[in-house]
Amino acid sequence: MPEPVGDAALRRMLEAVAPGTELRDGLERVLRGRTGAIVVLGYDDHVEQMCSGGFHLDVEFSATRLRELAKMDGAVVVDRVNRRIRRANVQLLPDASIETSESGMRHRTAERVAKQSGYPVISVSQSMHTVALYAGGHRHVLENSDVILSRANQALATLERYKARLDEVSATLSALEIEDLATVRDVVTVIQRMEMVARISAEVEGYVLELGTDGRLLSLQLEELVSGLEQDRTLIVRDYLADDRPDGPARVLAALAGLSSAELVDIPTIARFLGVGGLEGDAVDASLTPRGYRVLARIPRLPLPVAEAIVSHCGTLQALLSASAEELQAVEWVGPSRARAIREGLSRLAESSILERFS
Ligand SMILES: Nc1ncnc2c1ncn2[C@@H]1O[C@H](COP(=O)(O)OP(=O)(O)OP(=O)(O)O)[C@@H](O)[C@H]1O
Repeated sequence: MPEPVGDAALRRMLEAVAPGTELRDGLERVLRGRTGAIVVLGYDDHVEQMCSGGFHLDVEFSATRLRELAKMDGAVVVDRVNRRIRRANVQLLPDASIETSESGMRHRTAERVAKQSGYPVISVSQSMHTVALYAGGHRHVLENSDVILSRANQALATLERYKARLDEVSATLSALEIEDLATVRDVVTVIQRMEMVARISAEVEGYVLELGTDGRLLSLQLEELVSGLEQDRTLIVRDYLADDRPDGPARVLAALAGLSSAELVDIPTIARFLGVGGLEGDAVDASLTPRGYRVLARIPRLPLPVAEAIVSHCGTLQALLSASAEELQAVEWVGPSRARAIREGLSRLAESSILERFS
């Protein structure tokens, strides 16, 4: 398994060397030419001090130039911001006391230079025919697109299954909300499922990044599966979080992201994040009443500020469901036609939710 592509520095780097980029093309050429290389992706005084011998140059970066320069011994130094090659054929002399887990000289040097300079460094191994990336304290071995794609497709299939299950529990919760029968367990189940889908989707996103132009189809499939998920996650928290402070959803979502897989399946843990289910969060069958954000989001052409004004006027979904079109007009930005549209929308949702539940 590759390490999860969570760290921002590594993510940026994977993007920079993804298939379809000039840098990746250059590295592929070095591999095909059966030579090796060290490429430092950053140039400043600090890097200059680590260089010995070789020569200075100042030419635009290109895949073919990288290939030519890599034929010589030593490292190539690239100013990545300005896309210029600045040094070639240099001996790098990083601090030998910096720890490295690598064995060969080339890789030991690459890891040390990355740690000491803070710039990403790439090493292409001549004997092992591999490309390793050192960035932000990480080491990542680049793999070819077929290998990544087959792993990504497995993750995508898992994502599809989890998303289908999320849709089911979500629809059940909507129907229960309309009948005022939702419990802590029902709400937390949806939140757990959303978090699981978000985690698998982040994994697939990492593959998309790494695949560059080879990942376009995967990216479309991912987008179709999880579009709207982030908004849905925020809305469900806003519906149920005991205190309705504006930073509440972000706090809860961050706390969820910090849970291990074992902790994530524990209902009371998540109930406590929401401040529901009693002090211990273990009153899992206690009933809960939503504010109505999720339901309002399903009404077409209703901007969020209007939904917020409606929620602060009505207080709960039940009050909203029983409000007449005239009562809704007491809310700022809600005129007669919008009030009618909301009323009709709510009735339609109520009918379809109940029909779905009993069909
Ligand atoms: N400090 C360094 N600075 C620049 N280049 C280096 C340095 N150390 C090694 N190299 C480059 O790596 C090449 C191979 O070195 P060595 O065989 O010791 O490393 P290696 O890790 O076994 O490499 P490979 O995996 O490619 O076989 C050297 O010929 C040189 O071009």
